[in-house]
Amino acid sequence: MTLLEVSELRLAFGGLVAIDGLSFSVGEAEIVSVIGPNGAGKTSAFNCVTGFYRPTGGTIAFDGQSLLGKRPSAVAAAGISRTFQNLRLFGELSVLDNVRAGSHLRLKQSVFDALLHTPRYRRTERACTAEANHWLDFVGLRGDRYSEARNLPYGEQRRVEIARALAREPRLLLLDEPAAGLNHAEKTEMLDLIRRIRDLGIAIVLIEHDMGLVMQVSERIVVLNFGKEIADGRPEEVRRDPAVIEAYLGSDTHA
Ligand SMILES: Nc1ncnc2c1ncn2[C@@H]1O[C@H](COP(=O)(O)OP(=O)(O)OP(=O)(O)O)[C@@H](O)[C@H]1O
Repeated sequence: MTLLEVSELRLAFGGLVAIDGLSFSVGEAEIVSVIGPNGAGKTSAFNCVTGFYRPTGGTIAFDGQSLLGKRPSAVAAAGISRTFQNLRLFGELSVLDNVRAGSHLRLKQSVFDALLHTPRYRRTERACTAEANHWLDFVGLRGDRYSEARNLPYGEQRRVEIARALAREPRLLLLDEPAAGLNHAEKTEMLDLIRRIRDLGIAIVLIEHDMGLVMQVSERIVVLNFGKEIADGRPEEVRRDPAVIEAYLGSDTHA
């Protein structure tokens, strides 16, 4: 079943057309990568899906419902979580609290509960902590989860960001360059983590420049170049596509 359906998406910033007719779909528990040279429009596409940018044309539907005009919080509540190319953790909060923030957004509490520390408030707090610990175990965090997030090594911070996104219990996870800045061993672990997330039944859209990882993990690859979609297919098809080879050889990004 199709979970995300992006059709004829268009986004212009004044005269600059960042996305020019992008169409792709993502099925349940499917891993789809969006690749393309720098500035091709990949992050802009994520920003359109998640309500950070308002597209100038096209449609975006999630589970049959239009996402157009929805705010980022409403998109997240509908079941789409994301991570960011530049990490967006709360550096001064503990690692655990960063992930607890993900569950908190889902488990609603009233101000009344919080002020009076009602039994419901305490139950919810305990549930958030248990969930956060579960997701930190799941992503394989090795560092101290009580220390400030900013003290963790970079690769560990990436895992925390993914744990926080998972704590929102999404049906679709958008990962923006999860392997950027990781060493070889960390990239191998990231590959394994992405597959384990998919095995939970969560669909994944991946923006990634590491072609080794993309080719190994993706079921389908969508290729953008200057905002235009130039290919959509299985990894072995995309790898041999002359338009894709040209786009990469013609840029300074090495495929
Ligand atoms: N807020 C904005 N205002 C103006 N132009 C923007 C904005 N966001 C993105 N752009 C432009 O849109 C185009 C696509 O950018 P985008 O960041 O989506 O590319 P990308 O494929 O994600 O690139 P990279 O791989 O470098 O992250 C670029 O020309 C960029 O400068």
